[in-house]
Amino acid sequence: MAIPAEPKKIIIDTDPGIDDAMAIFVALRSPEVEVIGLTTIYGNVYTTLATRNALHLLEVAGRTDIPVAEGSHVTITKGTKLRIADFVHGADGLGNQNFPPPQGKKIDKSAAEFLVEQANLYPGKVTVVALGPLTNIALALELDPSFAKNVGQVVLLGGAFAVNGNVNPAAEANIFGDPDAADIVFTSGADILAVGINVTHQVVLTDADREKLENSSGKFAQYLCKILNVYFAYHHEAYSTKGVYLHDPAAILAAINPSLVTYTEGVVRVQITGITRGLTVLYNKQKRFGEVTEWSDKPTVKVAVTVDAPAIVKLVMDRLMDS
Ligand SMILES: O=c1[nH]cnc2c1ncn2[C@@H]1O[C@H](CO)[C@@H](O)[C@H]1O
Repeated sequence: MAIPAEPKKIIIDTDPGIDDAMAIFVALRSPEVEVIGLTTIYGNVYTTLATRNALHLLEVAGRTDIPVAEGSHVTITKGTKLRIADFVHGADGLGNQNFPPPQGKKIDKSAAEFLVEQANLYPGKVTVVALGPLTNIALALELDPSFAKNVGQVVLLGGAFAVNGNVNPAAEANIFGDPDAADIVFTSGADILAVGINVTHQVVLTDADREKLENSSGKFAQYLCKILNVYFAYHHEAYSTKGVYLHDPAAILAAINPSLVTYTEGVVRVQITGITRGLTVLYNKQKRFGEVTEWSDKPTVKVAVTVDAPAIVKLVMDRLMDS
């Protein structure tokens, strides 16, 4: 991968989370990007714990220079009944390891304020990689409608395009977490690349890969092997794969090197009620409908359709082992 003269600035909106931890570490070992901040959100854990884990992970990485801005504790419609995936990541979000509390503190700004500030500071230059429900991104758009054009790109891990979801047959977890926010983001006009589980379910870290990580002396590889047990156990039980899905690392690498995925373009709307709440429906523009639909006159987004899974797994492994 050719390294650009000026690394791409990225902000990771995250709910750490075991695969989030992996993605953050991969980003910190990627010379193509400069991580200028982490913003936190509920999803794999509640927001307060996401902030604690984000600060902790930066301390593990020796990168306490990176600011952490705390995000929303409720959905965009002020919903407090959140669906938290602690059964995937452990009660602490990091494989039930009881890590000591971090020394560092979150900054005074909210996630949405930080996102708007940075997008205004570097117009068109900041990539936001959203690894959890999209509440903070929707709040940034509410706070400053010009955020849609000032942000460089939003690469989001979310959606199940033409495949079953992972919360239920209709919905993927991040979109299900705040479908109203997701619909705001998808129709905002920002440059969006959605990486859904139709793509990330092809990116599998096997038991053998994990053994290789274990046998390496990489600092991040060693740390992750400690926390990966819970994530592997969940996958062994819930799916019949011999390994774990690398959702968040795939999304981060799609942001780092867009040539690792191919995408199609169209209009995405999100179902916000009923039994298909959280369903993402892409209109591929192949038919010109005679009638006005809920997809008419909405901006298009990019939706990943294929992925170079072996290249992603190799990059994840190499960067974690070389740390
Ligand atoms: O079965 C699941 N239920 C809920 N969340 C999950 C599940 N599997 C993975 N994730 C989490 O949700 C995002 C991908 O949808 C990933 O961040 C992953 O950690």
